[in-house]
Formats: sequence, C-alpha cells, structure tokens
Amino acid sequence: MLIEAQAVAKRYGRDWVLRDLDFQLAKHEAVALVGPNGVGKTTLLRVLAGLVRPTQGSIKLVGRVGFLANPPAFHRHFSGAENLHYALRLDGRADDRAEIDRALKQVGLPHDKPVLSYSSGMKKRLAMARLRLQNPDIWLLDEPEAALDVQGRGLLEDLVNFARASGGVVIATHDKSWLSLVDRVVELRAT
Ligand SMILES: Nc1ncnc2c1ncn2[C@@H]1O[C@H](COP(=O)(O)OP(=O)(O)OP(=O)(O)O)[C@@H](O)[C@H]1O
Repeated sequence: MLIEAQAVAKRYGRDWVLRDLDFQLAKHEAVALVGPNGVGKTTLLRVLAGLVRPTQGSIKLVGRVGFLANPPAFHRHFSGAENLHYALRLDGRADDRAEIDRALKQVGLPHDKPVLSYSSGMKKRLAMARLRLQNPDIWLLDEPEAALDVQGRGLLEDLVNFARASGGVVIATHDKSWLSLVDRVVELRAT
C-alpha cells in the first residue's frame, strides 16, 4: 500500500469536515475522489499531502508525495523555467537545463515568460511539468482538469497513466469522464 489512512477526522473550528474516514491507495492504482462542493475532497488531499494536520486518525505513506493544487502556486515574477529550476533545487537535485527545456516543450510552454503573464491553463500545464519532474510515488491531483483545453487534457491523461505506472494517483474531481479511466471511485459524503 502507498497510503493507509485510518479513522481520519478533520475539524475546522466547530465544523467537522472529515469524520472517521478510512482511505487506501495501492501501488499502480488510480482513484477518483468525488462528492459535492465543500464535502472535503481538497481537505483530504491536503491532509494526505501533509499540508494540513488531521484532528484525529493515522496516516501511513510509503514514498514521496506530490500535490497538484487547484489553482497551483508559483513564484509569479519567475519564468516557467526558473520555477522548474527552483522546484528541482528544493528537491536537492542538480539543475539540468536540458531536462527543464524538454519538460516545458512537452507541455507547450515558453521558456522565459514570467508566470504572472500566464493564463490559468498555462499555469496548470506548468504544474503538470513540475510534478512530472518531481516524479513522486504518490500523486495527489486536485481538480487537475480545471482550465485545461483539449490538448492539455490529453497531456493530463498521459500524466495520470505515467503516475499509475510509476506509483499511484488520487484525483479529486467533478469531471465524470475520469470515472471510466480510474480503477476505483471513492465518494465522500457530508459528515
Ligand atoms: N482553512 C479552512 N478553514 C476553515 N474551513 C475550511 C478551510 N478549508 C476548508 N474549509 C471548509 O471545509 C469544507 C471542505 O472544503 P474542501 O475545500 O475540502 O471541499 P471540496 O470537497 O474540495 O469542495 P469543492 O468541490 O468545492 O472543491 C468546506 O466547508 C470549507 O469551507
């Protein structure tokens, strides 16, 4: 198992968002996380990514976690290439200009434009390139299809297939077309 979460609960103030939730992700599995607005999909991904501490419960992760946030965050004044260099450095990896050029080309992005001039779909493409370079074992994607055009959606499906082959992937989504592409669907219900 890549993820074994048991009896997870999260409370914001007086409001319980997640309660007594068990969640597993096996190696080479793709899981869609679905449910209505505000039910706690993003919260669960953030808890699994270690960005939010659960109020109760235990989480066991095997391997490195990568999180594609919606919307993704970047250094606005840096170019796409500089943001990718920065991500590699944070991971303790050497800068590899050719690898970064390839990653940008693969998602159809320019090298030197600052991210503040990007459209939201371009930012999503850059987030995909960054995650691919980071190459985690556990891929957590929050509404990854948002803002992507048809070609971007194709790139995303390639990324999900790559993620499933190399590790495991969880996709929080409202897009029903994922349901036939994943191995399992987990539906969150209001607490
Ligand atoms: N930092 C926070 N502080 C207080 N409440 C929060 C915080 N983050 C999320 N919530 C609340 O937790 C609940 C779940 O939010 P979350 O974003 O996890 O839902 P979601 O299922 O991802 O929704 P959507 O489908 O709209 O993206 C909501 O009621 C939200 O207002």
